[in-house]
Amino acid sequence: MKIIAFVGMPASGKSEAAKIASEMGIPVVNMGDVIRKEVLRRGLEPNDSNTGMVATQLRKCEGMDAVAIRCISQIYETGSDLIVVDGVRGIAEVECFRREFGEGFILISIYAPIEVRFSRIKKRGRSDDMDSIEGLRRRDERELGWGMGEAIEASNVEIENNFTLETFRKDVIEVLSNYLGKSPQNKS
Ligand SMILES: Nc1ncnc2c1ncn2[C@@H]1O[C@H](COP(=O)(O)OP(=O)(O)OP(=O)(O)O)[C@@H](O)[C@H]1O
Repeated sequence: MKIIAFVGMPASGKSEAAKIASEMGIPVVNMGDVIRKEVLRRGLEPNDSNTGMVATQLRKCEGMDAVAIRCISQIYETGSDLIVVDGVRGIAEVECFRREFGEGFILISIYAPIEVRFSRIKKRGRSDDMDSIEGLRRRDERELGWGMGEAIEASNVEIENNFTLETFRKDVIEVLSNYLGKSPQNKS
């Protein structure tokens, strides 16, 4: 079993990478969805402050790997030999997945500078997006406080997303194909 996870700062391109994986036929488990689901279950609006608050609470009550632990059952439920996990936020989550899947866990970091990420956010218009570069900087700091920097450092591969979407798509397909090729086929 191979688990490929994407890690990176907000709006670095993790969802795009996951979308490309999905188009390649690889099932995707989204860690952000786990938090958004919990926000909705609590009857809250899924905005930036509520997702941040719920994510912080989950980690405080259940540990820094609370979201990763909730993802593991979803990963097994896919019944697939190769799965993509979108949204690893911290080193505790990386350690959790490495404990569970050992060498089968592959971490890919996606990098784009803050100015590039902010200009993409302005175009994206998601309900939990911030509307100033200071807001993005605060969010970056919140993510870094959860051990995101260490998670990025622990990655096996880095993909730069500082160019066009077509270039990024080509790079993601190249890296994923590499692991698809190495993935044991028809494993029972
Ligand atoms: N190379 C690119 N060129 C142009 N737009 C891009 C590129 N990569 C990503 N985008 C766009 O930038 C926005 C942010 O990317 P995406 O949502 O994939 O980031 P993310 O890392 O998943 O963000 P978050 O951590 O906030 O969930 C999206 O609207 C996406 O379509």
